[in-house]
Amino acid sequence: MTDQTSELLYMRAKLRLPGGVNSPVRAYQAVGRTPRFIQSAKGSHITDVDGNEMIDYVCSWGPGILGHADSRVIEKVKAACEEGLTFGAPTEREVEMAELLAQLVPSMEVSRLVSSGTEATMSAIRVARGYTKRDKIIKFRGCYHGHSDGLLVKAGSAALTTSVPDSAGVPADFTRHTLVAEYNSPDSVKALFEAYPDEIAAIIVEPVAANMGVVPPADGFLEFLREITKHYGALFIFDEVITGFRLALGGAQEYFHITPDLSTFGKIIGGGMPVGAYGGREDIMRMVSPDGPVYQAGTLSGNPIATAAGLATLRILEADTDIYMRLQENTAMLADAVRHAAGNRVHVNQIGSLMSIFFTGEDVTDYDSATTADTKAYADYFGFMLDHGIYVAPSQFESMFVSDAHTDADIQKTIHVMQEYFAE
Ligand SMILES: Cc1ncc(COP(=O)(O)O)c(C=O)c1O
Ligand SMILES: N[C@H](C=O)CCC(=O)O
Repeated sequence: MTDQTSELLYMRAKLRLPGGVNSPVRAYQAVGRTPRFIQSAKGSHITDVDGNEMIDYVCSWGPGILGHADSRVIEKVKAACEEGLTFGAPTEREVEMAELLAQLVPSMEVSRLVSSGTEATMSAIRVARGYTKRDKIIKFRGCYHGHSDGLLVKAGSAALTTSVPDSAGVPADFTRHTLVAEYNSPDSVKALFEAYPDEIAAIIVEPVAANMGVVPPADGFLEFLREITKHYGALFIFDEVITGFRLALGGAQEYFHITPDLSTFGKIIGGGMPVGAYGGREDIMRMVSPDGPVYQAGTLSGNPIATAAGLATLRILEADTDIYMRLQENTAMLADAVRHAAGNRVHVNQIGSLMSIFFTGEDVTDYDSATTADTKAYADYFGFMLDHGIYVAPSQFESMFVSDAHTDADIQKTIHVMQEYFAE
């Protein structure tokens, strides 16, 4: 396997792009390898510019639940392109998307489409503040909600491996109202509400944390958050940018039977195109301009090509009643195989089609235990997998994503390579 063309491109890229990339995690800094520049992808396989074909478990960080370039989605995108790329005016597909979201995720009574997960979470927070007339929010250490100033505090994802959980360039005043609690620790949340009983507008949470590696919620944790927000008159925001349409058709809220006040979506709802959405209870969402005083706008919001890809994807998921069972079974097979092969050298967290192999002997239930993982050991594992044609996340603190395009043969090959690695 050569990566000569990737290396040359990386050298060129570094001259004109920070770190040679347009999103930090792609630079492979956490695993000390040259990033693969991608030529194409189809189904479960991704091919780099040197012609290396790999089984892909990054799936563009989540959107690719059907695998790459699903022909049913591509067909709709092609037809939409013929009609025009953007109009800056409303289209029927935006209405269909909002209707479908409300049908599949009943808490999404009214929604607004945006162009990224970052915009969705930033806007949901603004609405929560406008509605409650309070300024403070609670987020959890190690959870990532995109890169808006107020949420880039103790953040996960690449902010964890590049040592910038609190980014430079964000004035302290901008994050003054962001309170940080510990994921899976009700006490840490209780203490903040006791300190600021009338000042907290909302809690925002990844219902399954997936940006410090995958950390599922402890029994009763999400229920506790639902109760305490109600008690103190704060809103509860589910950031479903990763979990939405991945854990279940109705997202994490269906999976865990919790009804948040507001939710944010991205990734899968764009079917591979740039989309985000935020929405929730009608009385709250009517605060959004032009119905109400909370301003939020976007030139490309609800883009006709992105909504075509998103609608096609959601309709396929809606029609395929067994898909979430298949995803769970295949991912559990991978998780069990690793547990068996690696024993207590690793801790594997898996829920639905999300999975992380933590290189630690500890149970991983929160930020502190996640960060006991040996990132050098992960880098070694990553390199072995890459060299054997398996493309996993180039960071210990990202999820592995399984798609419906992964075949039995893909899963068996992956298990075989994992077993080989852990046998060494
Ligand atoms: C849970 C979560 N929220 C928000 C975001 C931000 O989404 P985007 O990268 O599309 O801005 C991400 C991923 O980046 C995410 O994983
Ligand atoms: N963890 C991030 C999103 O979920 C990874 C994507 C990125 O930041 O490029």
